[in-house]
Amino acid sequence: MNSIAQSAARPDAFVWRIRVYFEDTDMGGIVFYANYLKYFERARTEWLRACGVSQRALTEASGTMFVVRGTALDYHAPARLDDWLEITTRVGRIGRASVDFEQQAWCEGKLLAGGTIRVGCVDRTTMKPAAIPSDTFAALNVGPSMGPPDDDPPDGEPSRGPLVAARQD
Ligand SMILES: CC(C)(COP(=O)(O)OP(=O)(O)OC[C@H]1O[C@@H](n2cnc3c(N)ncnc32)[C@H](O)[C@@H]1OP(=O)(O)O)[C@@H](O)C(=O)NCCC(=O)NCCSC(=O)c1cc(O)c2ccccc2c1O
Repeated sequence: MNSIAQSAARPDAFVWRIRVYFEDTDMGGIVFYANYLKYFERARTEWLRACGVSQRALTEASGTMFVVRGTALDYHAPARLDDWLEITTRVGRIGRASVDFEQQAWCEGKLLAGGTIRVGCVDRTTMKPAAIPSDTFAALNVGPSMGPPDDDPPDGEPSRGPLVAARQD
């Protein structure tokens, strides 16, 4: 189950579970290092969704978007075909125009990889730094309290209706 606060290793973190498929592995049979960036990207997207933030709605409503500004990852142990990974996501810092995410990949209680991903908010026309819109900023500060999107179809639109740029409560 994907959920908030389900990880024994990081009880304060949002958890997104991902199965390792053959396409994720290299000729040594372990997950290729760059694929952890994709796992972390998916988990961040779901973290934002659980905060009530849709990246598409954000861009359409405010003309801003998030881009990856920096990555600093360490790899501690390999993941293999069919493993279930727990990707944990928590926010380390929220600036005016950037957010530092602390993300880790765990398997059966063992830390496999982790580090910090800095995401910057930019104006999508100029691609220059832009302040995070206030409603999105507020939603990020509250965090993912909407609950897990378990009821969403895996490859389709959310079943509970379109998400807005930021939660309204
Ligand atoms: C991202 C950059 C435009 C940042 O520019 P710069 O490097 O100059 O800025 P800093 O990061 O050093 O400093 C930010 C800092 O500036 C302040 N600030 C400046 N102007 C403003 C302003 N107008 N309003 C508010 N604040 C401003 C502010 O104080 C900031 O400090 P804080 O700490 O308070 O935040 C630039 O670095 C750049 O263009 N980098 C390249 C980006 C890139 O190409 N990334 C890879 C491809 S994008 C990508 O992979 C990607 C990932 C996703 O997750 C996506 C998700 C959804 C849609 C698309 C995605 C996507 O494309």
